[in-house]
Amino acid sequence: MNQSKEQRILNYVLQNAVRGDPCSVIDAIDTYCSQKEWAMNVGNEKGLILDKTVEEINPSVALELGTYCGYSAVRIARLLKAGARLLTVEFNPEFAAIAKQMIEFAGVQDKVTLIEGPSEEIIPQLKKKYEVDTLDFVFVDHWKDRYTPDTILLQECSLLRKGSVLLADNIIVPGAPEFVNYIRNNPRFQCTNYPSHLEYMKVQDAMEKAVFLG
Ligand SMILES: O=C(NC/C=C/[C@H]1OC[C@H](O)[C@@H]1O)c1cc([N+](=O)[O-])cc(O)c1O
Ligand SMILES: [Mg+2]
Repeated sequence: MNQSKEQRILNYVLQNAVRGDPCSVIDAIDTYCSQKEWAMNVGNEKGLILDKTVEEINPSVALELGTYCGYSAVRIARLLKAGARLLTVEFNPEFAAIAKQMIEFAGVQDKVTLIEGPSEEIIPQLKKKYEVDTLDFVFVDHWKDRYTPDTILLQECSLLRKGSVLLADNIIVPGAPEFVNYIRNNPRFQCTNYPSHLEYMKVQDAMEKAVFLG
């Protein structure tokens, strides 16, 4: 059976990046996806916004919704301090299998817990099953129609505390208009928009940062 695009991306990383070097993994994925096959990694331009946000917060516990191939999981994990951890949720088993190998090759597996399943099932398990108290940072990059319900679910599960930061990808393309409306009109969040471009394309996109006010 012929390979998936995600398997081809992983193969390219295994052949062109350096085991244990997260930056080389990030660069290899960006090289492949800008030169050979487009893929929905957050990419290097929006990736820099992600980096700055993570460095500013310096989270002890971070959550990612939508692992895909593990590009942003590696990006986030490489910046985490000793003892800090990232939980990343992926619904698609094929993508999860690729991401697991990507995370291990990058050498950040000790900081990352990859959880396979639907976010609406995983989020309510985070406190008891994954020993989370509250989340310092959440990168929202999964199905765009899940941004709002999962943000509500995070609040209902008391996973956000005063100062918790959400960063959402794809505010323009593919777009998350319902989420933008929800979060910008919600007095419990302080929002900031970061204009950027769709990964590997000359197309406008943006990220939205939302700080939970408690
Ligand atoms: O659908 C997108 N993301 C949804 C990802 C969904 C992932 O989480 C659940 C699903 O199994 C998949 O692995 C997306 C789409 C585009 N796009 O340009 O089409 C660009 C992006 O940055 C995106 O995150
Ligand atoms: Mg995205």
